[in-house]
Amino acid sequence: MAGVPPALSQGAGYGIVIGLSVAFALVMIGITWSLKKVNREVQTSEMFNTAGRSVKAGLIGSAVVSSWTWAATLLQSTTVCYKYGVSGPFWYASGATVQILLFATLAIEMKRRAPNAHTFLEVIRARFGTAGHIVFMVFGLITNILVSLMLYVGGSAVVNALTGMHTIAAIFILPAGVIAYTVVGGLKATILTDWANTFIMLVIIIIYGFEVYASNPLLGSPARVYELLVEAAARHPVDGNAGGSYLTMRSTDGIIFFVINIVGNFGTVFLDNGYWNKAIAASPVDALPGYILGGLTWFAVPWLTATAMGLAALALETNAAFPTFPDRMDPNDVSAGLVLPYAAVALLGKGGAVAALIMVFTAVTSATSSELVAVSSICTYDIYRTYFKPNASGKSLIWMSHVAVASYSLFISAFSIGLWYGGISLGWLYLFMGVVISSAVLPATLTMLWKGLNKWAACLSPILGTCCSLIAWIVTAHKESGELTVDSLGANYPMLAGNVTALLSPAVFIPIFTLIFGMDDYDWQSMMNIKRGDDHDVAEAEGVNVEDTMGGHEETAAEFDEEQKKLLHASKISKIMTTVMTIILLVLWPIPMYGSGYIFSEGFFAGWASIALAWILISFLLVGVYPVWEGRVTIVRTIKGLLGKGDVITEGHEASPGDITPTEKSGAKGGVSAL
Ligand SMILES: NC(N)=O
Repeated sequence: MAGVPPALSQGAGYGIVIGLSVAFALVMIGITWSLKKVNREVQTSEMFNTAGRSVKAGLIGSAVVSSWTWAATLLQSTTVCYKYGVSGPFWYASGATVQILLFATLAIEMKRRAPNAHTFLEVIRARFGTAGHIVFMVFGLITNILVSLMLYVGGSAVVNALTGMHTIAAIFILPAGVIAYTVVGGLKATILTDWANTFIMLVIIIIYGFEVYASNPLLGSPARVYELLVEAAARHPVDGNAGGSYLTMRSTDGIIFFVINIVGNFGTVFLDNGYWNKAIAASPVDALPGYILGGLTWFAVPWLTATAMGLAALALETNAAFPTFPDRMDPNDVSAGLVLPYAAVALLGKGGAVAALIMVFTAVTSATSSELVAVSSICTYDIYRTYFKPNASGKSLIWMSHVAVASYSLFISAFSIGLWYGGISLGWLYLFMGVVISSAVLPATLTMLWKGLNKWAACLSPILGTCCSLIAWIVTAHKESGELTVDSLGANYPMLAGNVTALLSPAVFIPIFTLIFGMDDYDWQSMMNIKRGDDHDVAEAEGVNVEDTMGGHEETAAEFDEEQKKLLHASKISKIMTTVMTIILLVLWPIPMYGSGYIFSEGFFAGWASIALAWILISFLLVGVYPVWEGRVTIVRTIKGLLGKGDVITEGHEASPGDITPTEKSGAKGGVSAL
């Protein structure tokens, strides 16, 4: 970053970041208040942490897209495009989409087997007791911490590069508004802002895509981008790529990144309580379509962003408009995630910088909000209620959730400052995450899917796996470069060794522990026995019956049986559908292109870019526009109620048809929001 002047002034930076934070916080607090006033949504502990278990597919889809779109999704994908060419964005996108798709299966199993759970850790405890609970809680919290650090570190680096705002100031200011609306609105506010963030972010990505491939005077067509990429490869051919070209899927470093990416992302989906939270928040029939929608639409986010902005940076580096002209980018700036903002400045000047700032802001805030609620529900239910106050009232559970949100954010800000001083960048953290956490993926998955998993295998294989992965990572770094530094530990081969060992070592430990201690024969009953929170005090204080609050309704036996039937059906569909999609994205589409070493022709490249553009437009319709249509009845009713033209919902009021999620009787009784 040394010597590169920021595109915007510090004043503009503070104005945009603080202005957006205040605007988001006020709007979300206002929406929470309106839903409470018009729809009688009482903020019980169940509502704060599960959104009443009634959210529909479109909104779950946009929540998945939004919380899975980290700063890294936009910045690191663009980095790997800049380094490895067209393969980088594809490997990033496919290597992080399949986990969301496969997670749909786990989400259904969780809803089927533990319908009243608030967190995945509660489920682990129900099956394996305190030891398992503590082991997976540590892995879960490390996952949340790593993801949050990437958000704060990546986001603040971009704000600093574009505006000159001090990185430490950015680390504290970026999450401030999120804390406010998350504390007030809980998981539902998170899911609603997820939609708003997704909408804004997709619009900006679409603008960038069309600038690069259709309208910008410096590029403006696939043919021009292609020509400049051929020239770039002639100036600096890519080591390990077919013909040294940026226009091929055959890339040695690209495929190493692909493997690291797959492993790390299994950890960050399967162990992040945030994704289990959304599964819990979904109404039973909406979890599967919500996750499939989220996964498939998200694919276009890193793919198109990086295919446009990473390639634009390579094409424009020799143009005086590029911020580092006449030099290439400094490798530290590349690792910090600055390729995208620099490309945005080259393409659109100050306007590009503002758009990049807003886009990164939306990615950071929505994913941060999801992390805050995830950690807050662990602190509230898994630590406070489990080990300190088993009979905690709804009011004290909410108080604990608020304390957890604020203190966790302060902790992450302090930790991010330490990383900034230590020279640890977003790119480094991204490659590293799987080394630490991914050994818990297989045991966590089998907890939901295999009754034979015994307590020893579940509790010890993650710990032993992480010991092995750390050793593999450190030993490989030392062997490769003869020293242990941030750079040597951050290189591709040590990260590859650490990640692969983490994911696969439990496949050795679990059979060993099964041989030693025998197969378990779990009956799934203890998961089913998990209870909802007691919100009588909060409901009474608001003058409503707890049965009429969202998530407060006790299911009848008939309702339960009906729901189980639907979930079993969804479970079968999910297993087949997600496996097929995974094979397409990881094998059938990319591997023949890798194996053949094909270098894209100009026509093929134009087709590739067009498919990416079409995909993002479809994503916009599905997760940007469709959730509004899906929630139209509630939106209209809320607006009418606020204008004094409609009914304020009262107890016993029957909601209109289509207003409620199909299996939530509480919705019909209480006339609750279907958003
Ligand atoms: N969420 C990711 N891996 O971008």
